[in-house]
Amino acid sequence: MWRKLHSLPGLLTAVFLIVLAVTGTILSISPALERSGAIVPAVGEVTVAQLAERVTAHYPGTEQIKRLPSGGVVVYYMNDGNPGADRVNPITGQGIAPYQPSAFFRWIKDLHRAFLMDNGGRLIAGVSAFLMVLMCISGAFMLSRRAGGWGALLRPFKGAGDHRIHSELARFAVIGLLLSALTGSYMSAVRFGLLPQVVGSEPDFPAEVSGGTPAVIGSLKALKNTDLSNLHDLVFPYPNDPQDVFSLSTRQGAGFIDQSTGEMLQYEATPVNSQLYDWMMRLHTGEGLWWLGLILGATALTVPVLSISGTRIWWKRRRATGRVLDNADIATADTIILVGTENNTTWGFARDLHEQMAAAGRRVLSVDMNQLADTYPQATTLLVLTSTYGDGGAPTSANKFMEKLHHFHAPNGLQFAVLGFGDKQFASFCKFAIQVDKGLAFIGLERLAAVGFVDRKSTEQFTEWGNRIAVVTGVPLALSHNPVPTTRFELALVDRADFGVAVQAPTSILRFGPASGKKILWGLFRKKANQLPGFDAGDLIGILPPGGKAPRYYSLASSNEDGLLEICVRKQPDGLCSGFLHNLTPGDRIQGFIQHNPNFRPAAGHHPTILIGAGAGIGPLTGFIRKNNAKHPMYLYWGGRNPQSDFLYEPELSRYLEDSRLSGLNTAFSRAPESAYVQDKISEDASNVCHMIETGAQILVCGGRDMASSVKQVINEILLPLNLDVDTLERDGRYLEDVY
Ligand SMILES: Cc1cc2nc3c(=O)[nH]c(=O)nc-3n(C[C@H](O)[C@H](O)[C@H](O)COP(=O)(O)O)c2cc1C
Repeated sequence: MWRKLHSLPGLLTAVFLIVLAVTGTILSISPALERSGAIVPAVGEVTVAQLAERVTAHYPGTEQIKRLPSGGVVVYYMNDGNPGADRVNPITGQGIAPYQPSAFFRWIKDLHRAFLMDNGGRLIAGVSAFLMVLMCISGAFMLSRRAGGWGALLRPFKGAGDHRIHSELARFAVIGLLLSALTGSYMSAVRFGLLPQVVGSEPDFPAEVSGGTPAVIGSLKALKNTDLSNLHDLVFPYPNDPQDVFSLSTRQGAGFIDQSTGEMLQYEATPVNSQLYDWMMRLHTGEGLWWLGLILGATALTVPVLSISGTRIWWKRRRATGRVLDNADIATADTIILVGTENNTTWGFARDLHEQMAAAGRRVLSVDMNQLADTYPQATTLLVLTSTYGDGGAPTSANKFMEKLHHFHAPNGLQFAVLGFGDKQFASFCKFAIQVDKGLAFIGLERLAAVGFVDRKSTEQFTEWGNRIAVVTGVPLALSHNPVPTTRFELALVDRADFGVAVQAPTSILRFGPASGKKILWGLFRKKANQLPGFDAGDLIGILPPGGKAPRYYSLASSNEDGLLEICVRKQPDGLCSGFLHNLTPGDRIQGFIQHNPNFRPAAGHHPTILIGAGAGIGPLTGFIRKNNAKHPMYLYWGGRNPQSDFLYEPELSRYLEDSRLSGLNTAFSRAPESAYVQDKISEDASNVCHMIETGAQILVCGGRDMASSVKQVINEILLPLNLDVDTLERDGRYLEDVY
């Protein structure tokens, strides 16, 4: 529901909102500009009587004195029959400069209020503001869901690309946007009569005036009792007309003043709804609250980016949904595929499964998990494919599933298998899939296979799970869904450095440059072949080996700014892709695509960074050190086999130690006389590691799964005296893993 309430208004009003936001930002500068040029006495420093006396001394033909919302004072006067308006110094009454409201800001204001139209434009602006209120509220609920609860809203967000940009900006801007949208909606509602109209507080002209000789203006009692900070304006009586009066308007009300006695003759207090309107106006425009205006202006600047990233997210979701067209109906289906998804990518995998099951003669019904029926009378197989979202929670299309399961009547003999889609960087990896697996077993269904897991949409793991299901169901499955982008770029090997052959761990550092000559990136914008796409150390390159169906991912050790794409690859026994890469010679070409991995990066700031890795895992860690031009404290713990054979990046690391990009290097070699693993070195250095963590260090681990789990164990032991653990660091974004 929140998503619909968010995306529909967003799509409908995107263009209008962008215009409102950009013009709003420009207008927000005006109060601050006005304020910067204004002389504003402190509250209680100058009365209106003093001001009027000083101003009339310099402007004998004064007709009106006005206090602007910025606090500046303007006098309107006649001089030799010519009207004029000047800004004045309220302390001396002297003129500062002629007053000329900006035509540019007036035009922008018209664009902001009514898109340069009349009532029709005002209506569009009002409706857009109201829809913005809905989007802010629904967006806040979605943000809390994404973070894993309201309490976690300030924690670092995971995820990448448009999602990340949209969430981070929204978190920063939501309160400001809500305030602007609410106040804007209120003013529109008043204008169109949906809320009580603001009635003017003009009192009636006094029936009786003393008509005596005008007193000195500075002695008039009612003016002496009014502080300048409350003044709106003071209109002077016609010269030489003793029956005329001063007309005074202040924040609190309006009245007429006898020019002879100085008495307030008629007074009308400002009605409450007018005061409310005044406040709403100030909150919306920042007039009189210039600092608020600037904050609101800055938050409004996020709207164009939010609109564009939001539209892209919506478009990607739509494209990813796809439709399974040949669904069997509930009454006859023998195979049910239930899909739990937040961003629809799991549907791509489900479609592959559906099509192969159907091709094998099964009557397949695939639906979202929330559409679980009360029963499926003919069903024998139930396959659940679900992602996990938030902090181990259910994705949107499955958030009612557990409740629905209570009312589910399973037909006799129904067997099930669950496949979880998740990301190992989250502490609760595939937690929801595990809950679903337990829930289905709890209501008495028989497990076809143990719950399976797919990390970061790995085609390989999907294929493996399919093979297991094929064995137990007897349906020939060759699942190969590959959510790989169709746009790839071509690279040519520039040079390579080979290590580790003598210790049975052949590992190569491969450096690629753009393959020159032809256009190779057929994206939204075509790029020339001699450009590398944008990437950073820690991102991944997906490479499709010849004859392979699924891409293999390698962590990048360089950024495009280095002019080369560098990876560190260990040759796996029978590894299709690693074998292919190890056989490359300079000039050979490969095709790849970048998968950004912005969660695996050293945090900005001065806290120490502890880099831990083994074998080829050193690649992205070296990339981080190479980029540490600010020379923040960075420590590397790394394990290899033998210093003579596979000490990867040795000369580079020595250089980084010398120029302080690297603060400390601790190596362990398992096939050397003093055999040790990286976790042993961390253990030996426990007091340093402990101290660094105490002072806010962040830990990044890259390498094989076994190494990562041993490292985790050791760090947990080190953390015991601090009453901390790796899970807590992980939640705070201070323990990151890139493991394979
Ligand atoms: C904001 C966010 C939160 C996530 N939370 C988890 C999580 O707690 N556990 C997990 O294993 N994966 C988590 N993931 C990873 C997704 O489950 C994974 O990318 C999955 O393939 C997405 O599938 P979908 O597009 O069908 O929803 C999260 C992803 C995002 C963007």
